[in-house]
Amino acid sequence: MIEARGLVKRYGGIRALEGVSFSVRRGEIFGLLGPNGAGKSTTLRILTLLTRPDAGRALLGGRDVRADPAAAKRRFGVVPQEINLDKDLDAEENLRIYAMLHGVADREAKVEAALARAGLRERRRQRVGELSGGLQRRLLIARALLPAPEVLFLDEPTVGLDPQIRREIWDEIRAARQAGCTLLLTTHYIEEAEALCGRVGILDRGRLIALDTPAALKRRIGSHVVEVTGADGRTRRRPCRDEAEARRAAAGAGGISVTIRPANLEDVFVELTGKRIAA
Ligand SMILES: Nc1ncnc2c1ncn2[C@@H]1O[C@H](COP(=O)(O)OP(=O)(O)OP(=O)(O)O)[C@@H](O)[C@H]1O
Repeated sequence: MIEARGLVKRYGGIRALEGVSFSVRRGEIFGLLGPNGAGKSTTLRILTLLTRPDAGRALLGGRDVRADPAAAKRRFGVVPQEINLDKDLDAEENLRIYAMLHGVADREAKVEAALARAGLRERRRQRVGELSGGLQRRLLIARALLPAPEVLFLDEPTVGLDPQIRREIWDEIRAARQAGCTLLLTTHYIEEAEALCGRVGILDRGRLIALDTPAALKRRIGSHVVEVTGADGRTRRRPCRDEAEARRAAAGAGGISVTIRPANLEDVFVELTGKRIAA
C-alpha cells in the first residue's frame, strides 16, 4: 500500500536518509521507531509530498506519489507533529471547515461521528485553544480521518502526553484500522511501537536497521534480559535466550542489584546500535 524505495535525503552536510526502503501492507499499523534525528519525520515528509528525496521513490498503491501529487493527496491524511488546528474556533467549526475544504459528502453526519471519535461531543462548542493537549491531538486525528482516507500518516502522535490519554489515542488509531485504514506512524516510544504496531521498522542515523513484528524483533535477542548494577552504579544488561538462562546468569552475576525482566524493543535497539533510543 505504501512503499519507500531507496530514499536518500541530505540537508547540506547532514545525511538525514541514506537509502531507506520498506513497504506497508494494506490494513496494517506500521511503526517507524528510532531516536531523535534518526530520519523518521524526513521519511514521512517524503511520503506525504512535503519534501523531495535526493534519490529514491515513494509509492502509494503502487504509483509514484510524484506522478500525480493531487491524486495521491486525496488518498492519504496526515497528522503532523505540531497541532495545526485553528485554536480560536471551536472543535465543531474546525471539523466543519476541514470537511468543506475536502469536499466531504454527508458532512453533518461525518462531523458528528468525528466529534464522537475524539470524545468531544459534549465540548463541541469549546474553543480549541482551551482544550487539553490530549483532546487537541484526538481532534487532529479525527479531523484527518474525516474524508475517510485509505492511508493515515501520523508523526509522533502521542509525544508529551500522559499514559491515560496516550491509550485513548491508541484506541482511536486502532479504530481507524478497524474501519479499513492503513496507518504509518513514527514514534520514539518503545511501548507505543510494541502495543500498537503490527510491524516496526527501526531507524538509526538515516538507515533502517531492522524491520519485523515486535515479537520477531525481540526473538532475535532472546526473551529475557538480566540487568546488573555494579558497585560503580552502572547498569549493564545481558539478553538471554529464555527465562531459565536469565536465572542462571542472574545467579552468577554479582553486583549490588540484579533484575530479570522480559526483553523489549529498547533492548533490540541497544543490541543493534550500542546505544539507547531514549536519550
Ligand atoms: N529542514 C532541515 N534542515 C536541516 N536539517 C534537517 C532538516 N530536517 C531534518 N534535518 C536533520 O535531518 C536529520 C533527521 O531528522 P528527522 O527530523 O527526520 O529525524 P526524526 O527521527 O524525525 O527526529 P525527531 O523526532 O527529532 O523529529 C536530523 O539530523 C535533523 O537535524
